Amino acid sequence: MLLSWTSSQVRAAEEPLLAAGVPLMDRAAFALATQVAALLRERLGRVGGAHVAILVGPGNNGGDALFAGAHLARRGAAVRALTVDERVHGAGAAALRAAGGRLVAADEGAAWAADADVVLDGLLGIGATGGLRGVAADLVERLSVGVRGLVVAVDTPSGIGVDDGALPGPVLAADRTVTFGAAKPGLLLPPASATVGQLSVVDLGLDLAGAPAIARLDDADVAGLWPVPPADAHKYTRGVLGVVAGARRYPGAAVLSTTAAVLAGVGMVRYLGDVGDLVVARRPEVVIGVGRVQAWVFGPGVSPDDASQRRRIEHAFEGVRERGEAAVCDAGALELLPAHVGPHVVLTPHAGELARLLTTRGEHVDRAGVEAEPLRWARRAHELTGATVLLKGPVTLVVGAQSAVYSQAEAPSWLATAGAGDVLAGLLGALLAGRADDIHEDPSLAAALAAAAALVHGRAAHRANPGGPVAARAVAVALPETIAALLADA
Ligand SMILES: NC(=O)C1=CN([C@@H]2O[C@H](COP(=O)(O)OP(=O)(O)OC[C@H]3O[C@@H](n4cnc5c(N)ncnc54)[C@H](O)[C@@H]3O)[C@@H](O)[C@H]2O)[C@@H](O)CC1
Ligand SMILES: [K+]
Repeated sequence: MLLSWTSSQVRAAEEPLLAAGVPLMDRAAFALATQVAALLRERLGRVGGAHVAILVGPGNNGGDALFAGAHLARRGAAVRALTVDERVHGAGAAALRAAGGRLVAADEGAAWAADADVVLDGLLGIGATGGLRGVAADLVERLSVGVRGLVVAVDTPSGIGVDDGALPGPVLAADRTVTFGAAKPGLLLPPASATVGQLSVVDLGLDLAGAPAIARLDDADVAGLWPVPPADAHKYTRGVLGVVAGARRYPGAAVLSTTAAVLAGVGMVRYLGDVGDLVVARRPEVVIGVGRVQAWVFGPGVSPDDASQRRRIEHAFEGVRERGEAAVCDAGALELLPAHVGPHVVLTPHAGELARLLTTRGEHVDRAGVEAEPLRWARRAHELTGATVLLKGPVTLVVGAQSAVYSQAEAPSWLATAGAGDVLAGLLGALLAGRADDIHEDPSLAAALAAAAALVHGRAAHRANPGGPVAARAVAVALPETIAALLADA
């Protein structure tokens, strides 16, 4: 699991080490230079003679970049540091000069930087307040038009909202971000996370206190969350999932959500709706009609003005309230959500649906507003409804009980396709049904399960057709092998 910590948590953890004279900047700069040298060797076959441009801001972030530049210059790279402020880290600048590097003004070095093999972005790190301004902003805007080489961000892409993932000004999108001590929330949160590239965390030996801000599950975490059946399992102990989905107009959603649930390994699926014949024709494992369930999926392909599906969902919500059955509330069912539920109910809106849900509860926000501040609005929806909220997007955010926040970024962009959400709903429903007893004891578990479902969904899309288009049905079909591979690797 990748954990992230806010800039003040990181600073607090650095303090005692700095007071004890631990050379944190040396460690950070050395690790950064080592990674950049490896990238250069990969791309050019050598470090000597490579052109390295360093964008240097006024603080310690610039200091890290300058010391790293000095290491690279000593290995024979041609290093130029572009300064944007009269304040420059003094010892870092002296080290770079002593190693044969040059400091130049930003406008003088910009063309050289655009053509360099690597650009190190050391304008701002965790000391950033607001977006880049002045000369630094002009330089980044100029380079954002296109640089020939790789961009490596030092600690963070400069000018992102380090703690909230905002993009308050121009940011040079990185191919790689080398972050120090711990990941920061803004590196995992949209929209800033789109500027991070590949993330690597340099261990500085910090003793981080307090709860981490945001987590990202790794493949290895899935096995600990997945309801792997014990030897004496039978279909009822493995969990029964009720699915209220689809309509004559949208029959595919019922097929996709039930298919995903069956293939994710639930004990049994009961389907409630008007297209049972089609569902059984496509998935003969599915049982039609009411009966005892441990968890529900409501909403794929359901329009709230469909009176019979509406009645079924409202009735099923009684079981959710009275017996504590877990539930996935998706698409059309979001409009039927009772005023307040618990975290054992997982909402799965995309940004537009979340904006609608919030608007009906008195918040004035539209789709673009949610996309600009997804964590803020997912949190607000959790506060207002009591539900666990899984907000779909290029990066999926989950906000649950006990301040749990997960950010999952496995989904290839090809997964943005009709029906993919129905598959996610069925897959997550299977997980909730399989771990219903545990959710009953600890409803905060629903957030980790929702994050695991997002991870598996993304991995299944990749497995269905690496690097190319995927149909939602193919994602569902890839689930058994995807899950087996994740369980085997753990
Ligand atoms: N504290 C430490 O011990 C360590 C710090 N490290 C590095 O130090 C960085 C933090 O250094 P600082 O605290 O000096 O902060 P930064 O280097 O991130 O920048 C702060 C400076 O930038 C200016 N500034 C802030 N917002 C601006 C904006 N929007 N536009 C233009 N200028 C702006 C401020 O006047 C301030 O002087 C970390 O990100 C990391 O790279 C690492 O060396 C590891 C150890
Ligand atoms: K930076």
